Amino acid sequence: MFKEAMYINGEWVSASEMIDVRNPADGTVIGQIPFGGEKEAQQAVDAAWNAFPGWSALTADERGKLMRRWYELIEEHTDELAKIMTTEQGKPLKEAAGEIAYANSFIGWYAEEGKRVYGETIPASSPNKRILVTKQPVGVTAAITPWNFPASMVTRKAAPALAAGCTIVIKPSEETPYTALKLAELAHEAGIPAGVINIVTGDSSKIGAAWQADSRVRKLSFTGSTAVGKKLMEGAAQTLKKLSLELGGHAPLIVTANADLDKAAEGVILSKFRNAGQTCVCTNRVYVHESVAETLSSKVADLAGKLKVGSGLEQGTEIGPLINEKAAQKVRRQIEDAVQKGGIVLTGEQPGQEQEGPYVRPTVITNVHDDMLCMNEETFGPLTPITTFKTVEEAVERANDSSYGLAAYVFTEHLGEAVRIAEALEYGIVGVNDPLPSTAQAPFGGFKESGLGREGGHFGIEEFLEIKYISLGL
Ligand SMILES: NC(=O)c1ccc[n+]([C@@H]2O[C@H](COP(=O)([O-])OP(=O)(O)OC[C@H]3O[C@@H](n4cnc5c(N)ncnc54)[C@H](O)[C@@H]3O)[C@@H](O)[C@H]2O)c1
Ligand SMILES: O=C[C@H](O)CS(=O)(=O)O
Repeated sequence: MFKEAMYINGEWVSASEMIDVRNPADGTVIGQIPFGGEKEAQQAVDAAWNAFPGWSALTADERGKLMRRWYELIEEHTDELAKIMTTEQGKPLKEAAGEIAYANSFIGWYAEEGKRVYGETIPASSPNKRILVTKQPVGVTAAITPWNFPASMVTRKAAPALAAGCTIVIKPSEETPYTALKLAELAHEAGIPAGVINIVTGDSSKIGAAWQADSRVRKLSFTGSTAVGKKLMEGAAQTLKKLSLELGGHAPLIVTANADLDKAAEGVILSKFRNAGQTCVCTNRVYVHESVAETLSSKVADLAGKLKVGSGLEQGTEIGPLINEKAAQKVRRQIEDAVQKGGIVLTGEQPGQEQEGPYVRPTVITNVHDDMLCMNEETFGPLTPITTFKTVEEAVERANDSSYGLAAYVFTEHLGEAVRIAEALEYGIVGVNDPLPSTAQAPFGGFKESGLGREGGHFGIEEFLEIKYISLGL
């Protein structure tokens, strides 16, 4: 089931050292991957460099056809890909299959979008000149991706890159390499030429450093924590690479007095507990108007308490294990801190109670205050802190008081209030009565320290293009 090799220049390559990959559900070793480093990183760039002229010389239509075939093979192998993902990442099988479809939607979207990379002509100020503006692929690109979405974080970069005519070297997370390797296997089967896509596994620092220093790599696209993103931004400056950074989040969710409370409670559950709370756009903080706080909180606690916790491979599981014990302990530390500061646990884990390793029960805490860890630090787990507000202005001010600016949510049935709040929130993505805004045709990305650039939609392909203007002297 697991490809235990790197994919470089159309070949499956090993390394002298191998490292274990574990199943988060029980900590067992499910396989190994090569512990590649600088040499393999270099070989991958060599392959991408040599493949670039041929790939970029194809028409967008020819590239689109190969991408379409890749899309069809991924669709045919959804069950196998989902099983691989759940085994290495832990999310419930149903969610894994959903992610495969989401990941594939980027390939489907960009297989077509590549044909719409339009230029323009500009009226020249001189009668003897003509100005043509064209766009061309940046060249060899590098992508470094996280463990929480092992498929979609890869295709959200590879799809626009390939459609634009770029080639790509990818380093998936060492926690979840097998999904990316399977995607590469299917790309190979689809006929995408050797060197166009390359997957290197292993020493993230050495591989990252090699790609940052290599002037042939013209673009670095990273998804992961803000801390690592800042390091990579520094490194990319060595050769002034184009940069896309999709980083951490700390999403506020505002429920006004005009909200439909059933819709809002359902929205909290969907936005908070997807992937056991391990998404960059998960609700991290709930702000509810004081007049409806008690009703909203009990609805959320009631729904959260019914969520089934277990192994992602078990039928009916809704909340899988967190990626590892360390991640679970971080969530438990936030729960403990909140309770010590007066928080009230309505459902879920009480400090001091029996803990179940990486399985954290969906937890809802009220009587929350802004000085608690969970209101300031990305949780990345199934914890919902609920705090109250008196005025919408206060809620927006507190929601914006963060170094993050990725996603935010507002629930209200009052249109004017919805528009005013959405416009005032300093976030790149705002869900108005919509807890699941992410989609291939829209620009995904954040303000402030949540990142640079956008992925998805026509914005996403621009990140892999250079603009050239040709001045014709007549
Ligand atoms: N904005 C988004 O779209 C988005 C999506 C998913 C996850 N995230 C963020 O990612 C974080 C969780 O994912 P994670 O734990 O994998 O993040 P991480 O930053 O620890 O790791 C992300 C990737 O970077 C690699 N990496 C780590 N240190 C590196 C270095 N020095 N040089 C090169 N590569 C290095 C890792 O091996 C992994 O492949 C959270 O903060 C989450 O918010 C953001
Ligand atoms: O964790 C980050 C992902 O980008 C979340 S989503 O699946 O794109 O919403």
